[in-house]
Amino acid sequence: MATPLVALDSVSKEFGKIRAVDDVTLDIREDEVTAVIGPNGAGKTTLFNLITGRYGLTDGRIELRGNRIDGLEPQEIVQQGLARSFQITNFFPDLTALENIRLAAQAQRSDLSPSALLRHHDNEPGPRDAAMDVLKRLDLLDIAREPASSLAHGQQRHLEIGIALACDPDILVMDEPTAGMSPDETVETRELVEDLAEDITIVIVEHDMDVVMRVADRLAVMENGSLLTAGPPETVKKDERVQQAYLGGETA
Ligand SMILES: Nc1ncnc2c1ncn2[C@@H]1O[C@H](COP(=O)(O)OP(=O)(O)OP(=O)(O)O)[C@@H](O)[C@H]1O
Repeated sequence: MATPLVALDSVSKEFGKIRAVDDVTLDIREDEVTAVIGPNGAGKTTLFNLITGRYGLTDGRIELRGNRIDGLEPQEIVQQGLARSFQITNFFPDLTALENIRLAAQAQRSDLSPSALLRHHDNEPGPRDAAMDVLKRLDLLDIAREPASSLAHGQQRHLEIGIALACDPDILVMDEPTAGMSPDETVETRELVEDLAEDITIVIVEHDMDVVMRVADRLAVMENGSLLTAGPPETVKKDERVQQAYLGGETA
């Protein structure tokens, strides 16, 4: 079988006495959408934070294209090609949508000093063109010059996805991209994920089961920190343990 893009091998994370992630072994395959699901407190967000480098592992290892990434700083992991978009707002509210994405694109360039990053480079074509391409893909071109703080919630969440895309990632890891969205915004976000999945490997932590079932090629089901099962949605849906643990109950 082909080498997975990301391989989690016996990954665990303890917070004091709580084992939030317990011995999870999971392959993320290239060009697929893998959705991590499970009841509240199952360990999904902790797993997201382990993959993206926010938390160090208690045990195990994580590899990206065969190279170990656990122990790296989050920004170093981004530079290896794994970008993340958060549940929380993660942009500069006073800067425009274009400036936010341009800064992220510029930050990818190791030849720019921090002070150069903070200067305005509106005439510098590379990052500006890259940022405009991202805004176009997100259908946000018409608000390119609006301050991020003035955008609707759904647009702000898409802007965050844009900031992650500006890093030109091979893999995008998203934590609840539809959280707090209206039904219309949820549909737009689902369509955006489907569009992005055409050329980016995606890992999505998501509560909305309608979104999950439509976008995912594979489901990874967590319960009490452990991986209950992983596989194609149709197979996982029929798994009795999954029905008991999650799908039979409230869809959180
Ligand atoms: N920083 C932390 N310190 C201590 N305990 C934590 C921390 N983060 C998570 N936990 C605990 O780890 C367990 C897993 O939490 P986590 O947030 O990963 O679950 P989740 O599946 O993402 O839940 P939800 O669907 O509610 O977001 C919970 O018992 C939680 O209280």
